Amino acid sequence: MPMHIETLSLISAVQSLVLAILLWAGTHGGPGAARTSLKLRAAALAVESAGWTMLAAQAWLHPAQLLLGGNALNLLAQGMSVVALRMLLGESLRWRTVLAIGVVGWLGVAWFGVVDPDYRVRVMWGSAAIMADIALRMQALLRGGVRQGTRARMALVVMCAGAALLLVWRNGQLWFDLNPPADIIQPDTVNYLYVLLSGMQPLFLSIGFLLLYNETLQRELHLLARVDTLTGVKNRLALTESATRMLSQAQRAGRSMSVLMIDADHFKSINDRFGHGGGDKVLLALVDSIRATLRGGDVIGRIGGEEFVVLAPDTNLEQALVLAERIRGTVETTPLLVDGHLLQLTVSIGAAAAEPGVDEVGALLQRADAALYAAKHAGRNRVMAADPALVGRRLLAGA
Ligand SMILES: Nc1nc2c(ncn2[C@@H]2O[C@H](COP(=O)(O)OP(=O)(O)OP(=O)(O)O)[C@@H](O)[C@H]2O)c(=O)[nH]1
Repeated sequence: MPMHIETLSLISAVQSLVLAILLWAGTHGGPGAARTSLKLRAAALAVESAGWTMLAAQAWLHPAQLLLGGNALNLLAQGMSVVALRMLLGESLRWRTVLAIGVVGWLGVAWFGVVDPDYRVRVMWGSAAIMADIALRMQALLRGGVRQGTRARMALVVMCAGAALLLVWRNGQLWFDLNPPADIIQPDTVNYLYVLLSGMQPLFLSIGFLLLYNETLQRELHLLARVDTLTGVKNRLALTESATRMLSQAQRAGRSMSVLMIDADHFKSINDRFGHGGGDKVLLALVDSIRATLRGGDVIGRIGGEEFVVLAPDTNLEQALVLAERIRGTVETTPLLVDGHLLQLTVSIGAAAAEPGVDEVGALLQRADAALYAAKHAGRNRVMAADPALVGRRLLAGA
């Protein structure tokens, strides 16, 4: 099949440049690190495009210029792509490793290209540097194990493996073919195929990168939709999901679980006195106090203005009442400093335990809410239980 290295290179140069522009244009919105990674990937494509342009313009360049400049651009683009991918995956960037790979790779290529020319060793040296970059990508992609990999991650793993195989194939051809090409610009089937296939890589890798970017945005969105923006704890949606999961686990295992509904007392007067900003600070301090009393598996969420819920797995009503009392006591004895004024906050808490095989989340939360209402009605700063046998039992009321 008749082909020209220059034509193939020119197509790759244009393709990489167009991809770079498209990716750059797509960097609006999205969380900071993901957006930066996309910009870096776009910049890497622009550098890669410049490398292909040099190969396409070989007729106008001195061979040493092509060799040193082309390889510098290629290694730089590879390194930038590695950092961009690792950034998107939230892995350590390994800037120094990537830089070292690029410098050592380029020095070797320069040595075996200009000082002591040996084409096969030069190609092997450059390929080893690119292999090291591929290994850094693979390591980031496979972090957490194959089973936890998303589809986009797996697609990129396959593409990286393909790129590695292409390098192995090219080096194999150079070392074991009886009549290997003596340079990349020489018209030869190995060169044609290598330039053709490696010219397609930016397209495939960019598609994989965009799929991963999309997955990252979706994950961020999923998390954002489940976090209370003021306090950082779970919001109502996330709390309901956690409660549903926890309850079904408890029912499967025949274990108990409890819910505490916690409401700050007279919060309106705090807002009236310190303004909404001061009230917000009090809510943050309240979350800290509640958190400080919880165990590892307990979950806290905010379901309303000054209303919080704690989900306690493996906890029966008696234990839930002890936990609730601990929270009430901690809040009461932790003075808060708001705008230079010391403030004593109290909370009322309603506790309910799941009845194995009977309860569903809505009913459980309703019972805890009714107990909270009873605690408010009884004078605030106290804990009340929802269980009929225990309703009215007041534990160590601090009021
Ligand atoms: N600072 C702040 N205030 C909020 C927020 N959400 C709701 N609030 C306020 O919380 C107050 C709740 O008032 P109420 O429902 O009357 O309850 P309370 O004053 O705590 O009285 P009791 O619950 O009966 O003890 C209102 O003033 C709301 O404006 C918020 O995100 N930040």
